[in-house]
Amino acid sequence: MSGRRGAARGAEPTDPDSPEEVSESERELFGGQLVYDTSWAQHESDRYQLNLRAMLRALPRLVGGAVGLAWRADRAATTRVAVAELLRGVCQALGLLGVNWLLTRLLAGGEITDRLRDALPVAVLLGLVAGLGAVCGALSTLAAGPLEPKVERVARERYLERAYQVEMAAMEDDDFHRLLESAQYGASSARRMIPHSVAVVGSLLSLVAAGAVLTALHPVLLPMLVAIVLPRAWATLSVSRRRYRSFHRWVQHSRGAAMLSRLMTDTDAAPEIRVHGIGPYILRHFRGMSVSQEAEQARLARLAARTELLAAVCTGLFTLATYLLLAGLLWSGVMALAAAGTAVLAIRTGTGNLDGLVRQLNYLHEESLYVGDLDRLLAESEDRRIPRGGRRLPDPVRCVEFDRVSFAYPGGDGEPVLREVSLRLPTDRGAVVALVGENGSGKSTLAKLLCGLYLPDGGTIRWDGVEVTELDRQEIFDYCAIVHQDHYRWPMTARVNTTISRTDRPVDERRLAGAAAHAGIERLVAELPKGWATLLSRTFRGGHQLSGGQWQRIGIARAHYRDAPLLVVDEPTAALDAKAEARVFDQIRALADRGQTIVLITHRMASVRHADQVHVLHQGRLVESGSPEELLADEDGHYRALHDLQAAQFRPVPAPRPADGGPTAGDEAAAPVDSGRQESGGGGELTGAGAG
Ligand SMILES: Nc1ncnc2c1ncn2[C@@H]1O[C@H](COP(=O)(O)OP(=O)(O)OP(=O)(O)O)[C@@H](O)[C@H]1O
Repeated sequence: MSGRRGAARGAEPTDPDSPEEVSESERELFGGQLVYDTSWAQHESDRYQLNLRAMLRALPRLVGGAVGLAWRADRAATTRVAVAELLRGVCQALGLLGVNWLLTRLLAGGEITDRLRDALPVAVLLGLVAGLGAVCGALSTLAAGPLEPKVERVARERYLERAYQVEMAAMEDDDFHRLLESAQYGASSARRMIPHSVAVVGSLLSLVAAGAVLTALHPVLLPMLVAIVLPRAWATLSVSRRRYRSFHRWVQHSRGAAMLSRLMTDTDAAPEIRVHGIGPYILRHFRGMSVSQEAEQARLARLAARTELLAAVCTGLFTLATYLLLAGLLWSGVMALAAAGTAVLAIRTGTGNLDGLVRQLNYLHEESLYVGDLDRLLAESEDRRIPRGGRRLPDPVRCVEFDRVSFAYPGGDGEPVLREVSLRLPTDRGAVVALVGENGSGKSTLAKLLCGLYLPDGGTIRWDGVEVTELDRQEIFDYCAIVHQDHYRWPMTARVNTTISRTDRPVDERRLAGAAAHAGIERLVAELPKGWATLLSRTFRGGHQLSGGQWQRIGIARAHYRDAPLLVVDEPTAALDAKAEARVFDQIRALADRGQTIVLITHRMASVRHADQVHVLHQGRLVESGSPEELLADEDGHYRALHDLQAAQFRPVPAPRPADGGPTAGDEAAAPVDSGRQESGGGGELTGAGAG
């Protein structure tokens, strides 16, 4: 239940030994048992089937996989590790054989001085071999040390590359996303596979040496060696299997507890925690959930102690039987004393190696499951990659046409979000094209399809007559810039936050200054503690926190810095004050007048008045298109209805009539509902337009 992979791992409770009850805190806070869907984790069943035979069968594949990864990361280091380990194994075998030879000499008949003289060169040779083995071990460690992080980096780079190269549709697909989550552990597992593989190979070589020596001494000794180790191997696997099941059974519970502890230190939650006195409540439940986990740990410890005790008894009995057998062989004269001494040494070495081998194999197997997830992701993402290459974008692009475009989000309920939408977006002359409609009507989705983030499920999108699927998607991305209400707040400097929209070339200071002027952030930047170099994140020391509106201006500057022919502005002013809002819309108009195409998504009907063309979406369908004046003229239209609704908010609020029926204050002066709108100048005009 360690947090090693806690974030994404989980499973249905499957351990028959494990108690099923849901903790009180889990029920109260999360509405029941926290369970993670593991349909994606195909290795779960593998893991539960884990047994010694299956593991040994998988050995070549596991070690081969690790060697393959290491080879890709650094061939020279991999070769060095392999050679050093091989030599170390040979040294161990020679060492055992040498001991046998030495003992035979020492225990042979004749003068002790003669025997010692005979044995001396062998002893020296043995020392040299042992020294060489130690040097090989050190060389292997030396080469494996830097190799491990390289393997992790190479694996993680492949993972990250795939993460940003796949279609948005893949990112939204639940199954793919879970695979993405699970595969993130593959890189660190790949790193850990290296020392485990080295240890497995080392143990195997030593084991072969010990086995060969034992078989040479007496054939019955080899099965005895295996019998000594088997109970311990069984115990290791049982304990590990139980731990693994418990980990999956409890992982969501652990995540829940970890989330509670994070909440207590969360800056956003801090005011409510204090004012509403939530601290003791969360702490109580954190304790409740932790206590349940402690009980589970105690249960596992009890079971492990029982299993290990049983295994120790069996091992003890088999060891006793082996030594009795050796004594019998000695007593009957079948085996010489020297050979018996070597056998004892070989048995001790062999049991140690076999024990280590089982443990390392167990680790290796577990890590390989996570590396398997990474392999599966790499294979799967190949089919879901944004295609590279394709036809070049026409130059200039005269228009983008949507022809009966339908679209449903892959992770959604299957209901189309856009239904047979047909519209034409001129891009050869500057224009402001507004998309309006109620919440959820599909405006942002349409804009995302326009930018090539998604492909339509039905119908076609054509850029100057060429279907989007035939075009080089990277060129479409290059053609677009987006200002979004919730644009990403990179935890980096103000400079990076503005220039990150054009990372394909070095920062252009003049362009940066222009973007700052456009978004009106020059003063803001000048007042930041380190100007453009100020870190905009409180996560790190010296970081600075901006307000929502200030962030929004940074987003506007970012889009301006990108300087793309097509600019999508999705609710750009939601967090801006009235003055800044009016400025943004003026600038949008100015950009269009200079030749840029602006797709404006907004609920502020006052700002739509300056658009050249308006498309009204309703429940995923395009219901009206035309100039603002044309649409306003249709008294039964959606646009007119939306417009009138907002206009009504700016009508004077009648003051309560005095009891004597005299004149009200409202008769003289209307009280505006939203003084901000009045300041922006939009309110009064909107009312007028609505009335007209
Ligand atoms: N990533 C997504 N996955 C699944 N469904 C989505 C996703 N994004 C949006 N939707 C759904 O698609 C529909 C249209 O959403 P969209 O964001 O395009 O609407 P909108 O007109 O821009 O709304 P708003 O004015 O509230 O921003 C909504 O029902 C929404 O729940």
